[in-house]
Formats: sequence, C-alpha cells, structure tokens
Amino acid sequence: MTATKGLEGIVATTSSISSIVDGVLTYRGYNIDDLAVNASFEEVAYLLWFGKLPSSSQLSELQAQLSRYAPIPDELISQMKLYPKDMNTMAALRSAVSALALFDNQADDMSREANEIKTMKLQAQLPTIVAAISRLRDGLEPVQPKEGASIAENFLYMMDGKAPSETAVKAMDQALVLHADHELNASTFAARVTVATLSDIYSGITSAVGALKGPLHGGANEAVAKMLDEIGSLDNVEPFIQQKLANRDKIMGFGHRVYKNGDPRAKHLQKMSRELGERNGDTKLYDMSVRIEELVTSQKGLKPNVDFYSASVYTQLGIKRELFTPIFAVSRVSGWTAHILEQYEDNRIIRPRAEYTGPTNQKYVSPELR
Ligand SMILES: CC(=O)SCCNC(=O)CCNC(=O)[C@H](O)C(C)(C)COP(=O)(O)OP(=O)(O)OC[C@H]1O[C@@H](n2cnc3c(N)ncnc32)[C@H](O)[C@@H]1OP(=O)(O)O
Ligand SMILES: O=C([O-])CC(=O)C(=O)O
Repeated sequence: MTATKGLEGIVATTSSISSIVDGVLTYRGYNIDDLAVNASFEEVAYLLWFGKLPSSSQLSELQAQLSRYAPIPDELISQMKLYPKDMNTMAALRSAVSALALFDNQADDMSREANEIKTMKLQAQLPTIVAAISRLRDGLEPVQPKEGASIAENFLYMMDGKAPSETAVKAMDQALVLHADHELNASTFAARVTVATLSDIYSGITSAVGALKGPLHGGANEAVAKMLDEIGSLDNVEPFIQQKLANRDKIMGFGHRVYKNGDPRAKHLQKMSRELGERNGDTKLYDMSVRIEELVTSQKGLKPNVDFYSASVYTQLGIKRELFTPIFAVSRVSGWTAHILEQYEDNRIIRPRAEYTGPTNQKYVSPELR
C-alpha cells in the first residue's frame, strides 16, 4: 500500500453533477461560460439538484419555496446573539448551520423527499444566517428576508437593510453561479464522507463549512483581500510580490490542484472586477490585481483561481472582508447538497486505508520502568 499525498489524481467517486475535463468546467454538461452569462443562480441550483434546467413554472415554484424557507428560527437568532463580537464568521456559520438541525423535526428523516426539502431550506437559510451574523456583530438587529426576492438580491438586502443596486444584484448573482459546484473539491468531499456514514444532511453541510474555511480552499478569498490591503498601492505591488516570491511564501488566490492552465471562472470575475471599478470611477483594486497576476504568472507560472478576482469584486460591492468566505458557502451549499443527495442515492461508506509509517514490534513496559 502506497499513499498519495493529498490524494492527488485519485478518482474517489463517480458523479454526474459537475466535471472538469481539459480545463473546462461543466455543471450537468453545461459549460460554466454559458451559465455564467445566461443563467440565474436559482436556475443553476435547480440544475445541480434535479439534473436539468427548470421550466418557467418550475423556476417560479422553486423561488416561492426558497422565499418561504428563508426566515430562520427565532431561537437560532437568540443563540447567535450570544456569539462573541470578535468571532470568526466561518466559525459562526459552522455553529449556526449545525444548530439549524436542532430546530428541524425532519433532520433525521432520510427519505429523498425530506432531504430535498432540507436541501432547499439550507439553500434559503444560509444567506439569512450570514447576513444576520454580519449585522449582529455590528450590534444591529437582523433584517427579515424580503418575499419574492432572488437569493442574490435578498442577501445584499439583508446585509444592509437597503435595496441593493441592479448592478450589485447582477454581480452577486453571477458570482453565486460561478461558485456553485466544483467536482470533488475538499469541502464537497468532506460533505460526502460525512453523509456516507448515513449521517444527516446538516452534519454533511457542517463538515463542508468547516473544510471551506481553510485558506487553502474557500478562505483564500479573504486572504487575497488582506494581501491587497497590505500592498496598498499599485507602486507597491512589485516589491511586495518579489519579496513574497523570494521568501517562497504562497500568493493567495493562485494555483490549483486540478487547473494547471488557468481556472475558467477567473476571467468572469476579472471582467466583473474591471467593470465595477470603472463604474465606481476607481480601478485601483483591479489594476493592482492585474499587476499581481502578471508578476505571479510570469515568474512562477501560476494562474489566478476563483478566489483571486472575487476579492476585488466583493470589496468593490462594499462587502466586508470577513463575509467573503461565507458568501462562497452561500453559493456552494447548492453543490454540497446536490452531492449529498447523489451520495445517498448510491451509498457506500467512504473508508480508505492509510500507509502505516510508525514504529513496529514495540513491547509494553509498565509506567515505572519507562
Ligand atoms: C476555491 C479554491 O479552493 S481555489 C484554491 C484556493 N487556495 C489558494 O488560493 C491558496 C494558494 N494556493 C495553494 O495553496 C495551492 O496552489 C493549492 C492549495 C490551491 C493547490 O495545492 P497543491 O495542488 O497541493 O499544489 P502544491 O501546493 O503542491 O503546489 C505545487 C508547487 O507550486 C507552488 N505553489 C502552489 N500554489 C502557490 C501559490 N499560491 N503561491 C506560490 N507558490 C505556489 C508550491 O509551493 C509548490 O512548489 P514546489 O513544488 O516548489 O514545492
Ligand atoms: O476544486 C478545488 O480544489 C477548489 C475549487 O476551485 C473549488 O472548490 O471551487
């Protein structure tokens, strides 16, 4: 038995949800480039869950269901009020998602029908939770979700309590589409491992949020924003990046386990970042990002991943940095739940082996003789 570090190149499951072949990402066979410019996030969520794009009536029904499920239990809000103000937002989200199970009397109902309802509840409630965490941290009361609004619009509205601009809603919706699913990434794998023990869907999503939090995965978008802050100006990009590369430090938002010639989602986020900068009359963040990309690509051969330009997109939308990774979860919960439903459909416990490298032939010696 020989271990492969990080399971690189290991095919661990079959899946019909999303694929990455020769650098092309598809959801259920639809190219991400097509979906990013044409589909709404709700259409994409439906596609991931049910395998086909919804008809107009199916889409309206889904929107109505998501609206109905969006409010979160008052008991959960009371609990969240006890979270410390200096909390890590992803840790708070992880706790709140776990607590949601306590207020759902179908949490342990393993029927397909019950799991589809929980899937929609989770999709509807994650944005409400993230917006509430943000407001409670600022000493503000949560804003109730607005009936009939899309996930993107509602999320922006619940964060600020003000109607978001059309531009902001469009950008958020596209960002949600781009982050919705990504084959067997670490958080999706964590979700599948958890539910493959026949544990409940809330346990799977709690595991996934925990895995997404790390800076090598979803947490990289927040780290990119910190780096942009630290760099501060276009003039400082070159010395900063040269120093980082000389120290062999990782540049956050670059590199990918699967894509070696670039992440197909990055170009859409780059375009969004440029357009938002032009609209705001200030392209500094975009210009700095492009310069970082030029340096890292020419000197290390590394290309930006989905987390790189999303940092300048969200910053230019006026979103606080500590919400960047939670926004990833607001989108990716669609993919996580699709994978969980798929795992339950044809389940076998996921239990690989480890190559043992510790000592052998040890003999027990009593404590006084050690
Ligand atoms: C949504 C997402 O999860 S996208 C990924 C988000 N994460 C990041 O942006 C964090 C920065 N990137 C990374 O840490 C990595 O590229 C990962 C985690 C994405 C992929 O990791 P792996 O597939 O294990 O690649 P690995 O870390 O082995 O990198 C291969 C080589 O490229 C280097 N490298 C990879 N990424 C970077 C980077 N961002 N900056 C500098 N060097 C890098 C490594 O140091 C390594 O060099 P070496 O062979 O000289 O030791
Ligand atoms: O696939 C991965 O390893 C990480 C990633 O890009 C994602 O989850 O979107």
